[in-house]
Amino acid sequence: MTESRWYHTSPPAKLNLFLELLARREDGFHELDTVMIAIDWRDELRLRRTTQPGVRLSVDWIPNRAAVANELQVSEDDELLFIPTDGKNLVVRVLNRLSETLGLEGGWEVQLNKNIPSGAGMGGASSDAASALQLGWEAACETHPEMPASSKRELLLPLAAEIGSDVPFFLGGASLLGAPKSTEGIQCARATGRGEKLEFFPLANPLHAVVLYPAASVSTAKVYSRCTVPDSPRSSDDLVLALQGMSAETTFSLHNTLEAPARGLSSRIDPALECLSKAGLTHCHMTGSGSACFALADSSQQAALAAKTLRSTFPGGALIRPVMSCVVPSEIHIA
Ligand SMILES: C[C@](O)(CO)[C@H](O)COP(=O)(O)OP(=O)(O)OC[C@H]1O[C@@H](n2ccc(N)nc2=O)[C@H](O)[C@@H]1O
Ligand SMILES: Nc1ncnc2c1ncn2[C@@H]1O[C@H](COP(=O)(O)OP(=O)(O)OP(=O)(O)O)[C@@H](O)[C@H]1O
Repeated sequence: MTESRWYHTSPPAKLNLFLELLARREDGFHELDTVMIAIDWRDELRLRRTTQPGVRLSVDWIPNRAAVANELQVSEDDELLFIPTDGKNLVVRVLNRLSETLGLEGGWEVQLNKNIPSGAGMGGASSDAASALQLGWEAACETHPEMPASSKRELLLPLAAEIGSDVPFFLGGASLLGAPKSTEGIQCARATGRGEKLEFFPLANPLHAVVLYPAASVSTAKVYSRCTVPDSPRSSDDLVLALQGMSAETTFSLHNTLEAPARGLSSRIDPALECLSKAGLTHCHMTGSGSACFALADSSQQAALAAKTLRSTFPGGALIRPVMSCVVPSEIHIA
C-alpha cells in the first residue's frame, strides 16, 4: 500500500428554492418535493490516502476562526463554530464507509476548511461528504488501479444516500450519473423521495442571490419533528418549468413549508427575513431547515450592493454573502 497524491476540491452550499412536504413515512422521514440549486459559497476539502489506518481530519475556518467569530459577534469557542473531527463529521463517516466498501487497507489524511455555516440549511456537511466520496474514490483509484471505473456510480450513490438525504444532490447530475456530456454544467435539481431521487436540469439563466446566516443554528431533525404535512401540498411543477425557461409565465413563486417550524425554534429567522425583504430584493425565503435565509437579485452587482447594505442594517452578528448558482460537482484538482 502506497500513499496517494493530495486531491482537493471546493464543496458548494445549496439553497432550496422550493420545499414541500408530501407525507410522513413509517421510518420517520418525510416525502418531499424540493428544488435545489448549488451556490458558490464554498468550503475547501483536501485529502490523501495514507499507510496509517483510520481518518485523521483537521478542521479550520476560512480565512480563520477569529475573523468568522468576529463577523458572527461570538467568541472563538462558541458552539456555532464547533465542527466535529471524529466520527460525527460526515467526512469521517463517509470515508470509513468507502474504505469498508472497497476493502481498502491504510487510511486517510484530510484537511477541511469551513466557510459554510453548520445548522444553516445550506447543506455544508452534506456537500463536504459528497466531495470526500468523490476525492476518496479518485485517490483509491490511484493506489488501487485495478478498481473498475464502471462501478463508480453503483457504489457512490447508495453510500451518499446512506450518509444523508442531501448528500446525493452534491454528487451532481452529469459525470457520475452517466448522463450525456451535454448535461455537464448542471446547477439545479428537483428532489423527491426523502431527497435522494433526483432529476437534474440546467437553469435557463444563472441565479443571483444574497444569503444571510443570522448567527443561530437550527437542528434539521428538530425542525422536521415540529412540521405538519399540509392537507393540499403545493407542487414545484411551475417553478421547474420557469427555471428551465419553458414557461409562458415570466414570474414564479418560491416556497418552504419548513419555515414555520424553524421560526418557532429560532427567533433570529424573522429579523433575517424582514431585513432581506427591505433590501430591494425579491423572493425572500429560508433555505432547507434553516436558519439561513436568502432573497433573489437581478444581477451580481445588485446582490453585492444589497449584501453591503444588509451588513449595516441587520441587527447583530451574521454571515452575509452575495452568491450565484454554480455547477455540481465542483472540479477536482491533484497536487
Ligand atoms: C432540509 C433539507 O436540507 C432539504 O434539502 C433536507 O431535507 C435535510 O437533509 P439532511 O440534512 O441530509 O437530513 P438527514 O441527515 O438525512 O436527516 C436528518 C433528520 O431530518 C429528518 N428528515 C430528513 C429528510 C427528510 N426527507 N425527512 C425527514 O424527516 C429526519 O428526522 C432525520 O433524522
Ligand atoms: N463536515 C461538516 N461540516 C459541518 N458540520 C458538520 C460536518 N459533519 C457533521 N457536522 C454536524 O452536522 C450538524 C448540522 O447538521 P444539520 O443537518 O442540522 O444542519 P445543516 O446545516 O442543514 O447541514 P446539512 O444540510 O448538511 O445536514 C452539526 O451538529 C455539525 O456538528
